[in-house]
Amino acid sequence: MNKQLEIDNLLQSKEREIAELKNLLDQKNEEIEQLRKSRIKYPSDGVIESDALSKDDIERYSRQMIVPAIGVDGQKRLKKASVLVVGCGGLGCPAAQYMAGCGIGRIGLVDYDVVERSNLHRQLLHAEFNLGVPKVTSLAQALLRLNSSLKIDEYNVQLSSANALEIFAKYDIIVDASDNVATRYLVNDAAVLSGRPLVSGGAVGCEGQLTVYNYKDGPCYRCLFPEPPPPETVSNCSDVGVVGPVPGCIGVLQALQVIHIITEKGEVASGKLLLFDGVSFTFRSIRLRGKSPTCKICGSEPTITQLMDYEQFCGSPANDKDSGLNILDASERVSPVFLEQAIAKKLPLLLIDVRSPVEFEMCRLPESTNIPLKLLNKEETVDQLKEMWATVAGNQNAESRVYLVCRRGNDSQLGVRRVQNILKCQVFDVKGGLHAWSRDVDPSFPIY
Ligand SMILES: Nc1ncnc2c1ncn2[C@@H]1O[C@H](COP(=O)(O)OP(=O)(O)OP(=O)(O)O)[C@@H](O)[C@H]1O
Ligand SMILES: [Zn+2]
Repeated sequence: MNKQLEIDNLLQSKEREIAELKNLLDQKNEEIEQLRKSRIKYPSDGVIESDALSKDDIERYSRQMIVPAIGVDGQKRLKKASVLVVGCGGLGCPAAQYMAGCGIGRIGLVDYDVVERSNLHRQLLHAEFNLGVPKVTSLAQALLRLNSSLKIDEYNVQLSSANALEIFAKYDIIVDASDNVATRYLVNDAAVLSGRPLVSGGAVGCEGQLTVYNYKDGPCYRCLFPEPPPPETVSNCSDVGVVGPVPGCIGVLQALQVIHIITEKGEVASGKLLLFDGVSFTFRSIRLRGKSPTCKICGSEPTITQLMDYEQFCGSPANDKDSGLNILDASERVSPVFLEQAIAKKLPLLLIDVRSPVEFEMCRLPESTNIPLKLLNKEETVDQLKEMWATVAGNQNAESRVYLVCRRGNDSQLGVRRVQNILKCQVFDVKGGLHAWSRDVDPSFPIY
């Protein structure tokens, strides 16, 4: 009997525990939903009431309405239109600025990032006082300063397979102003599945390009690039750099393509690729292959009918910040603070900075020597490395170490394996690279 009572009591207490946990779960789900909503500001609930032009509209848009390529009908169409901009950076800022200027009624902005100082040379609608502020907020404020009659929706989220179709459904046209391959495939597939034309731009270094996908019978991104490129062949702004006016120019042209799609008066760059070379100062337009009948998403027998895991498909992350590389054992990695102490104690060490020479020239740790990752395997570098190591380890000091550093701690990990093979000694990666050094050791060291 006592045993039965014990079991009943235990059962009751477990049931109470389960009920409490269920409550907690509901509470947490509610919090998550609130958080999600607070990151999405959608003021216009999808409706632009009327396309009638007000006195303000006529005064504001008179100069462009006079042009036959727009006209009064075109202006009314712009007012009724809605466009989503994915990415509020080098392309997204100028594209959104000119779309707001010309009176596109509703503009949605997607970006998960905050404004950084290294953005300001080209993302000109973000200001110094916006540093650390979500890009969507900063850009929305700038657009409303220019044109307060517009509806601007803010999505301070990463565009992903979980949210893309829901967001795309609210807009007529999509502008791809993102900077990574995984997002490009995601945006393409979501545009095809939701039947939206996609105005796609890109800019790296001094070169820019622009085309329109999924417009009428034109090709989509997958028709032209069925398979993603190998991740190591892809260059991006944060590694290769970019000259501000180049994305500025492409972003503005993206806005003009949006206008043409809406007004149906100007030429739409579907099946054509516009190439701009800012060094030779030339524009070229090349004809692209047409829509592919065997395209997996827009062909006659599509096999892709829903969004997928794009990071896995492309083998690279949906941002260009961090490759998330973690290929070394914990015992092969040291913190910047550890390195600082080793330097302060004057322990024998060889500190190799594996960034490019121009980055090394911009800023460096005084104790470091530059051997770019690309050169580490070259024969002449092997000898140079051995010589340098001999001067450090010549006295056979058991404390001698090699440390590798780069900007964020990805390339340095790749370098560790190579140097281990060459020198057969203790080689370490400085975790998080010079960014972490600036954060944890010396805030005066530039972050770029
Ligand atoms: N999946 C995504 N969801 C939301 N925003 C994205 C996604 N992928 C890229 N972006 C945004 O697209 C923008 C692209 O801007 P840009 O090419 O100028 O690069 P950046 O990341 O601002 O600068 P840098 O590469 O120099 O650090 C960035 O603001 C980035 O946060
Ligand atoms: Zn296709």
